[in-house]
Order: sequence, then C-alpha cells, then structure tokens
Amino acid sequence: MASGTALIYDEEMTSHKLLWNDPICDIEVPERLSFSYEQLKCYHLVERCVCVPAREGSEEEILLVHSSEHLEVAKSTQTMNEEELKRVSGNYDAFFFHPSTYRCARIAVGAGLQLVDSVMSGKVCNGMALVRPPGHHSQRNAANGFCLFNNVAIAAEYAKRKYGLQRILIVDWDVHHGQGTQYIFEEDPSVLYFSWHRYEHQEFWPSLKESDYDAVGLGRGKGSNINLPWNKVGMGNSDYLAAFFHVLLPVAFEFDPELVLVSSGYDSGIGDPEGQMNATPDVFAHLTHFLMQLANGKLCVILEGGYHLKSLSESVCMTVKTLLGDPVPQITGEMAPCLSAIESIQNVRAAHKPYWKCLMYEDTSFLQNLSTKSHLLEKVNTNPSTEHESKITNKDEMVKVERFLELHMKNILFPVPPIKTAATIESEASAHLLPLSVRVVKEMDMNEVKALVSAFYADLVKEDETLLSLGSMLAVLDKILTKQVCNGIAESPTASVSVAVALRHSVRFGFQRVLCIFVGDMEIIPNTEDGRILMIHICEKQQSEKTNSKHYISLNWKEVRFTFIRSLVYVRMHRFEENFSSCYFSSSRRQSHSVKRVRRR
Ligand SMILES: O=C(NO)c1ccc(Cn2ccc3ccc(C(=O)NO)cc32)cc1
Ligand SMILES: [Zn+2]
Repeated sequence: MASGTALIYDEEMTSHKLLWNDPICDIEVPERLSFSYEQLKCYHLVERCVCVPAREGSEEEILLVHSSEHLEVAKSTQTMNEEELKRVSGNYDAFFFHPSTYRCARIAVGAGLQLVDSVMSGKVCNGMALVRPPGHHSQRNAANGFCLFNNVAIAAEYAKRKYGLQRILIVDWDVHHGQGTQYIFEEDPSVLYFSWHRYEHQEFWPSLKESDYDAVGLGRGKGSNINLPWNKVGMGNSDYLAAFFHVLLPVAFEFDPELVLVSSGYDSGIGDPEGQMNATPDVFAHLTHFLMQLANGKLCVILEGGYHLKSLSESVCMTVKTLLGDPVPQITGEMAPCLSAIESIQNVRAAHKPYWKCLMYEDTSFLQNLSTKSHLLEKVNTNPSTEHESKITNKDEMVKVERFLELHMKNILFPVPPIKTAATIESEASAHLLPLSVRVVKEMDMNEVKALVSAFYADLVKEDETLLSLGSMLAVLDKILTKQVCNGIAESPTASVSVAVALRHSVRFGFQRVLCIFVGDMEIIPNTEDGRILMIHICEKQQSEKTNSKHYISLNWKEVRFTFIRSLVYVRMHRFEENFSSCYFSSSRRQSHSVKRVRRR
C-alpha cells in the first residue's frame, strides 16, 4: 500500500498576471499561489510532503483534450505585445493573456500529470498540485473563466491512456460550474464528473442551462454527469456534507473509481468574493477525508479557483493536512442543511434515479415530507458562530473574515487540549505513548463493580471473570457521564456484556438518547425497548428477526458502506423536528434504507 503525499508547486506559475485594468479578471492574482504555499510552510506541512517537481505538459498531452487550433493560438501569444494580448484575450469570456501565460499553463498541465504519475506509480498515495492558471472552464477549442488548458481533464485523459483506467471520478468543489470539464466528458461513461456550483436559477456566471441538475450526461455518458446547483448563497458546512452524504458519496461508492481527481476550487469557502458561501476551511478536511476512502486512497487534488487569500490558504492547508493522514477537526455549527440545499439535493437525486442503484430504490418521500415540513430546517442562526458567519459574507463585512479565520483556524489547527479522552491501559509504562489529551483513568475497584452489578446488572453478567473488563469500561463511562471527558476507550474480552451494561448504566444515569454502534456478532441483543437507545448492529448476517424492536437495526457488511452514514445524517436531521419520538430504518433485501417518521404516540 503506497504512502506519502506529493506536493507540486513551481514559482514559475506566478509570472502569469493581468497587464491591464479589468474588474472581471483582477481577482486571479499570482499571490493566490505564493500565499498558499507560504501558509503550508508556516504550518510545517511542506516538509511532511514528498515534493515532486512540476514539468511542462507536452503539446501531445495538451492535444489529448484541446484542438490544435486552440494550442496554436495559445502558443502564438508568447511573443505578443500588450495591445495584441488584450485583443486576443477579448475573444474569450473572462480570460487574460500575459506573455508567460502559455508557459505557465503548460506547467500547470504538467504539474497535474506529475501528480497522476506519482500516485499511479505508487511513489505516493495521494497529493496536491498548486497550479495557475486554473482549468475547469477551458474547453476543447476555447479559453474561459481564467482557464487556458483544462488541467484536470487532461490528467483524466492521460491516466486513462497511460494506465488503462476505466473508471475515473472527478469531483469539482469549486463554487463555479466546470462547464469545460462537463463538455469534455459528458458522453464518456468512464469519467464520472460531479460539480456543485453557485447557480441561483441560472443567474450566476457562467449562467448556463446545462449547469442545472437535469444535465445528466449524453448518450452512453448518461448518468456520468452530476450537477448540484446552489440556488442561494450562504451555503455552509452542513449543506456541503449533506451533498456528499446524499448525492456524491453513494454514487461514488457504487461507481467504485480507480482514481479520484479533484478540481479543487476554494471559492466555495467562507469569505470568497465570488462564492459568497459560509463553509469554513475545516470542511475541506472532511470532504478530502471522504474521497480518500475511494480508489484505495489514490487521490489527486488540483487547484482551481479561490480568491480570498486567507480563506484559500487555510483551506489548502486543511486539504493537505488531511491528505497527510491527520485526523479531521470536529465540525461545529448547525448540522441541518437549509431548505434550498435539500431541494437541490432532492432534484439531482431524482434526476439520477434511473442511472444509479443506490438511488433507484430509495424512498425519497421522507425528503419530500421534510422539505414541506422544513420550516424547522430553515437556516436559523442559533449558534453565534453560524450567526457570525452569515453576517460576515456581505461585502462591507469582509474585513471580519480575517479575524474570524484567525480565531477559527487557530483553535482547529492547534486545539487547546482540554482533557477529551479517557483510557484505561494495562501498565502505567505505556501511558506515555498516549497523546497529551488522553487522560489515563484507574479501573473501578472490584467491590464497587460487584455492588453495581448485583444491584442493577445481575441479569446481564453471568460469569465472574467479566467483572474485570466491566471495571475499565465503567471507569471510562463514569468520566464521560460526569463530563470530565467527552469520549473514551476501553478494551473488553466480553464486548456484548460490557455494551449491555454500559447502555443500561447510561440510561440509568439519565441519558435520553443513546446511539450504540456494535460491530461484530453479539451473543445477546441488549434491550432497547424504552426508546432511549438506538442500536445499529453491523454484523455478518442480519438478525432483525431475533428482535422486532424498531430501535434495533442490523446491517450486514455489504450494506453498511454508504447507507450507514446517510442513515446517521437522517437521524441528526430528524433531531431537529421536535415532534419525533424516534425514527427507525427499514432495510429489506431489495431496498436500501429509507427513513420513516414515527409521530409521538
Ligand atoms: O473561479 C472561477 N472559476 O472557477 C472564476 C471566477 C471569476 C471569473 C470571472 N468572472 C466571470 C463573471 C464575473 C463577474 C464578476 C466578477 C468579479 O466581480 N470579479 O471580481 C468576475 C467574473 C471566472 C471564473
Ligand atoms: Zn471558481
């Protein structure tokens, strides 16, 4: 299994710049690259990466996607003066040439190909290329939207031919629709293209009908083009995560790509003047982490847009940090997507229902009900951070983004270590192996355990030797129940007994809702009847017949992949509708999971 993360950056790509006054193009500045690279150095991330040199993409490689006419026009600009450059630039929508543009664009292409080679050869597991000019708007025969050559499309075509790949996923999380990439692959079933983008019912640039959710691909490529339009600004972390859970990831796992490429634009992040969205840089750690679960981790991230230098560079760092294998930061703020996001998600799922099994049997009526009932799901700025975020996206508040990011990122990147985790370990000697934020707790003493068991858990604990393992579990659980830590880890040779005791102990202690996820076979299925426990049991064979409790779900391995996380998101979304006593999942042979609503009795 390959390991290591490639980082590809070449200062040469900062020489491309705007020579004249153009309010449309003046945001695409060289500092986008140098500022991001400096931030990576500042967080000591560059030194942890395998630095791979860029190279010029050859003309042949560029011709994999572009016409020779387009290549010739681009080549001819190298010797032009400013007036000629301005004239040629005027032939395109939102593009500018500089005498060094052609060379920079070839290096941007070559950087992407170097990244593909490093990953496909096993030299590294994944990587990121910091490039400009970007690529996802450029088309076979045209430059567009700051893009001259389509770096990601060329990388995909190159990977198909050089490595014989038959399934490549391109995820475009830039806030603009990569229409160039869509046009290039819309008839190609071997390349699955997913893009979300600010759309506002075709009001937002490039204002194309074919950017809407019903552009599903053409001919044999039907189903291989997924557009998720955002019809409102202000989309945040919960909207992006819901889009991954309910659209991209179920389809991506079904597609089972051999390589994943990301058109990684960060203008979908908070503070960006183009995107006007609210998602914080740490969400890109989660998005990256999810994509690392595909294609055996073979993931190539190639920069597209992103114009707020601080937001861009923090998001780049979050991406690289995750590629390196660092744990992802906890997502804070609201967990419910807004109504507009739910409607877009529902629309694109319906549009792709004919092409993907994971959508085919899904009973989405639940979502319809939810969207009619979603006054509860409106973006209610309850907690200050969201309130704060939504306020700072309007233009004259932009200065606050710096302050917000300073605070938000410092806490994320260097968390103040409150004692977050409790663990019981065999010997004090190995205590030093645990990270600082882990508190080692003494096992609960045997007399105390015996008293507890005989009083409340005698029916669960048959043999005396399980008492030992209960001691460590109860010691950790008590630290959590008394809020001294927020999570913990304990080992037990008799997991199902420990779980049964832990569940009853938690409920006895007054918890109203306990979610239990048990992996492996269970001798006894704990009682969940009182409605305060939701048990998700991941095991070899379904055991639903053993208990008809609606709070007990057994999932077998093959089902567990994506349904599982999606179900959890439904649970959390439901949490916001107070008139729920519980929600349960039905899983039948044919159906994947659908969530039904149970009204309070
Ligand atoms: O990032 C991108 N794609 O991924 C991207 C971003 C911007 C543009 C150029 N553009 C196209 C219409 C338009 C209107 C206003 C502005 C403006 O106000 N700029 O300050 C810019 C604009 C092209 C591509
Ligand atoms: Zn963009």
